[in-house]
Amino acid sequence: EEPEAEVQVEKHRYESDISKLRSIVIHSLYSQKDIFLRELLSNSQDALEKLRLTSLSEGSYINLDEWKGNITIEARKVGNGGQLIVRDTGIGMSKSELAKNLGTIAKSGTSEFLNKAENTSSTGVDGSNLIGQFGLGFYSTFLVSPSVKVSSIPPATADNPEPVQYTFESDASGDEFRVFADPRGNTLLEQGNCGTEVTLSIEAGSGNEWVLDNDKLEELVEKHSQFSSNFPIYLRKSSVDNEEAADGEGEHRWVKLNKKQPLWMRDPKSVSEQEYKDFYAALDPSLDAETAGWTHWKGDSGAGVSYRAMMYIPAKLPEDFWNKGPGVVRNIRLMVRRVFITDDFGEDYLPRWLSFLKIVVDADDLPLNVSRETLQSNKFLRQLKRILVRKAIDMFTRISKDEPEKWEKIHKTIGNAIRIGMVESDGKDRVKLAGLLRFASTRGESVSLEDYVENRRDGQQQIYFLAGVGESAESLARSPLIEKPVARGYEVLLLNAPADETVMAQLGSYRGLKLQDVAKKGFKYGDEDEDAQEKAELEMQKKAFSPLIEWLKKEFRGPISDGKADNYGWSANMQKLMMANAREDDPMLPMMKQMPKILEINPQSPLIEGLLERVYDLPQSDDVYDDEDADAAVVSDEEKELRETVQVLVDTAMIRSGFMVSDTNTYFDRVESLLRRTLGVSQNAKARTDGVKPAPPVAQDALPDVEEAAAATVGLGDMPGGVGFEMGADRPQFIDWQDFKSKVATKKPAGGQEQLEDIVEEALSHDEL
Ligand SMILES: Nc1ncnc2c1ncn2[C@@H]1O[C@H](COP(=O)(O)OP(=O)(O)OP(=O)(O)O)[C@@H](O)[C@H]1O
Repeated sequence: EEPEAEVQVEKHRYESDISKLRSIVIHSLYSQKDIFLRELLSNSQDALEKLRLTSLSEGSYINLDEWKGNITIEARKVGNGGQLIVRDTGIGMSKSELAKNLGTIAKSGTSEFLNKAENTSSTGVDGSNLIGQFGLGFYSTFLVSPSVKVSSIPPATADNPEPVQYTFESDASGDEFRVFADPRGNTLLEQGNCGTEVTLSIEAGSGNEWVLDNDKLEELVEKHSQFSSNFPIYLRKSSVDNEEAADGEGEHRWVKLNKKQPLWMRDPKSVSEQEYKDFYAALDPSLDAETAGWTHWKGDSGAGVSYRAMMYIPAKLPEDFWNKGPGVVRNIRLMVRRVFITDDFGEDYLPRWLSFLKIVVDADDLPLNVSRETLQSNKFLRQLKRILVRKAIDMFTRISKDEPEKWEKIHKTIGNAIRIGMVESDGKDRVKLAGLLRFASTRGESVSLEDYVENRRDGQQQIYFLAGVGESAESLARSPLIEKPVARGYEVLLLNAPADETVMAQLGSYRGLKLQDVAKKGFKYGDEDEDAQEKAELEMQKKAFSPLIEWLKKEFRGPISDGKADNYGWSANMQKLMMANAREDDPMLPMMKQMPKILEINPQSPLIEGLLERVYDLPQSDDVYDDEDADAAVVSDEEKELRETVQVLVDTAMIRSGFMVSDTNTYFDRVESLLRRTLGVSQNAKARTDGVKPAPPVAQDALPDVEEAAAATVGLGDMPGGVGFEMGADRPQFIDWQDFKSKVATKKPAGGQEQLEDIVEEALSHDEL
């Protein structure tokens, strides 16, 4: 309404900067109009808090016992338009404060902001982030309202014993604002000692009518100051159900919107398990949201900011967790004194491997205008980053110790994330994370390094493991590579996640025990020297088996030994990883396939005993071919058969040890020939081809042209999972972490390949091949 004639209206010109700012705000926040309510509520919260604090510290202003600090929201519909009124009983503003606080910008760095903002369109910088940095909250009301009025009255003080209510009025366009004594009088004193009332006019047909919808208002309050309760927020609801035009008159009631006490503000001891679960459901929008564990604490950062925080582990990782490319992860809700500030911390605030956590942080003192860009410059937020990582690891550790069964379940979900965490962490964190991992072993299904170390044998200085990507623990347990240590009663970890071998290599040792791949050089039981008897036995066996070994050496011309003699750098597991990542024309490929391997003979195996016998039984060449030219190429049938059998045996041993045979076709031919012999079928008999129906003649009809056909096909790049090798869909736990990391870190799908090539080169330069 127009001020009455006798009211003296002061007209002010906005500084030119302000006009510019207003229009920048309006343009860059166009898609986020609803933030205006957050800004108004946060201004009101501040005003209430300010009044409370000054009254406390100065003992004047108001009597806090009688004071009702609150915020009210009222939508007055007139036809299809109307007014939205937000009132608070906070500290209010005097006439000069209205003009100064709302009409000028006292902030430093305004011109810097303007420069940046003016280049926004050309640089593509997101203007809304810029605004967050400079606290231009009040102007966001112009996003929904062409004309805004702010009436306010400060508390009575010695300087101003009889305050008067003034009104500030401004249009969204135009470069002036008006300040005048409120013609209605000191209406705000009806509710308290002081306060502020912001009135937005909402025009019918403007597209902003939703601002007057009570349901929408409720939803927005819930969203922006979820569970907030340090001051109650009331919404005016009509008692009449079908309210057409409620112009402030008539039956109504005030409904409190933020009923719930914020959970994180409470003493953890007073919060029930159900309450924690319910709160999680409010944090996680997915339908079947469930949490697997949480932590809740209160802390002081070194920067002097105290805060409260809650951190949840979800029961499930989001479907796309491992496939998601780089991007902002909105898993931390930052609040300042119960008011939601942001959940946009940019791409790498928390390490990505922890991005499944859901976190709430409420700080008691932070600029309200934190944005992604200012995160790094705020000391508290820099410290918080480190605190959150530490708290997460502490939480995992506590659950793993106190509730081992629960941890076992959680580990199934986040075990791979922890592995990546180990690769990306250093020192202490890495060791702590290592302690959280659970492995299958020859002794149990879920063994920690701690368990392993406790079960070590006298003199044992190593933690033994066998790695085989994607293989089941059962099949690893049958590997000939671990027959002996297992027979002796040593425990061997059976690692089958792709990252395991790398993780172990990086970790090096755990509690002083070296992590030892049983397939590699350096393997020791730790009691070798004491056992002279065993040594003697070994010598005897060597002698007894020497005919077999000699024969094998002659036949295979490869490194055959009767004990682990040396190491050639690659375990079967590594070979497999390499093959999976190699391109077909990779010059490394044939080399990798032919990488020398050690054939270890177990003299206890009945197969080996049988072999030895057959070698003894072989007709000596002298006996058979003693006449004429003793042609070495002429070989007895027995020897040919034995050769074939041994070839199959060796290849099978390779496969069982996790290697690939260098030539699968030959391998299968040999197996077939073995089968034929067993079944008594001729080696030369061919599969019959008669009676096969021949293919029809060459087709003559036309096909769609290439472009047409392409339009109907999905491109490879559109396929979920993109590039790299994908493990079976039924085993989502086995991610290709190299590929994952390269996708995430470099956006370069081929990065994993390059890294692997580096590893190969390095390995080659160390091992004398
Ligand atoms: N409801 C209110 N009661 C008392 N003072 C207010 C109220 N709303 C705004 N003000 C005053 O007006 C100033 C400007 O408000 P504005 O929202 O534009 O910026 P800000 O609140 O300082 O920053 P930000 O909104 O980014 O937190 C405030 O600093 C405050 O002094």
